[in-house]
Amino acid sequence: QTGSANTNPSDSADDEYITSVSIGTPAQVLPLDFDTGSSDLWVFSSETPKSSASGHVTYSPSKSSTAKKLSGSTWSIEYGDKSSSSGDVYTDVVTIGGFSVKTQAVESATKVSTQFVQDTVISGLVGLGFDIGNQVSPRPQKTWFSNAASSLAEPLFTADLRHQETGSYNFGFIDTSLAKGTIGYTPADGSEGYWGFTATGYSVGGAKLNRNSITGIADTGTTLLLLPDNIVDAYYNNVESAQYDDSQEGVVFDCDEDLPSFSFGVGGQTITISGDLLNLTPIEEGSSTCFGGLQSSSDIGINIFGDVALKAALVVFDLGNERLGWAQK
Ligand SMILES: NCc1ccc(-c2ccco2)nc1
Repeated sequence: QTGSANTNPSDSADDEYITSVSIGTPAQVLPLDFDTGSSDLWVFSSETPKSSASGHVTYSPSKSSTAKKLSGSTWSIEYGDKSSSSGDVYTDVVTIGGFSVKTQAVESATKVSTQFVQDTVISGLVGLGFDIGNQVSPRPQKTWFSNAASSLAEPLFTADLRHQETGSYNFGFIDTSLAKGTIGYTPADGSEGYWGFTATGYSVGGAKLNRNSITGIADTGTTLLLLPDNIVDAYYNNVESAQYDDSQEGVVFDCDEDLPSFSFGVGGQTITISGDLLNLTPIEEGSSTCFGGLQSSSDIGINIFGDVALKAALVVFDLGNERLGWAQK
């Protein structure tokens, strides 16, 4: 068995990617953010305060004949961007891309932080990280993918995120036609709940790859490519108008400046992110100053290969072999 779901950028800056997920009987379809950087499936629901839920599609367990309360279970989560949510837990049927998990833990939000309240295009997250990262107490629950893995043709999924285009999450199979290059594999470390890996080096503007290894995570739920200061500086030293903008909390530059590409080595392959993909968006509607897709990871303590990097590749999240595959797109 397999599954295949389309995913779409939420806005003109590719801030996040929205995938439709069907929950309950009859189906309640919610727009969710698939996040390989976390391990909880949570949703805005009939239990979310009305003022917070305004504008969001919500899940109502009371309207699903297959919903069951997981009595005594609660959850609470805080993300790297300081957003947070918490609540209680139901089990219900959850279908993604045509593949159904009958008894999936669906974490219902009774509290959501302002960032989520304001982001009305998503109704929650689908964690695609490792089960060890699940935040349900007293008994942690499995992710949708973990529940599905043993029934899928292969225990893996792929992410094909695109700039201002429809992409896909495929479960149980690899559509190699989505990639231009060969898929290079490297070991994945799931011990922290993330899809951790080590890139073998980097280069700016098509120069030869240096051999500085970079340990980080492949995170579909983070917009940016977040790397150490020395790499960020090496890149923006090639961007004449680049400067750090305190109010934006990041490097900005003239929108009309041509940006160099950025490459990193992984699994024996070189993944090159085009300059265009590294110019994320004007800092404000109509501004001629743009915000960089590559920013510093130095104050978060972990390197994150977020959507800016993932957009350049077909990425294979191979649970069965505990490895990550990367192919140039
Ligand atoms: N990396 C996980 C994640 C995903 C989305 C969000 C978010 C906050 C407000 C809107 O969206 N926060 C964290």
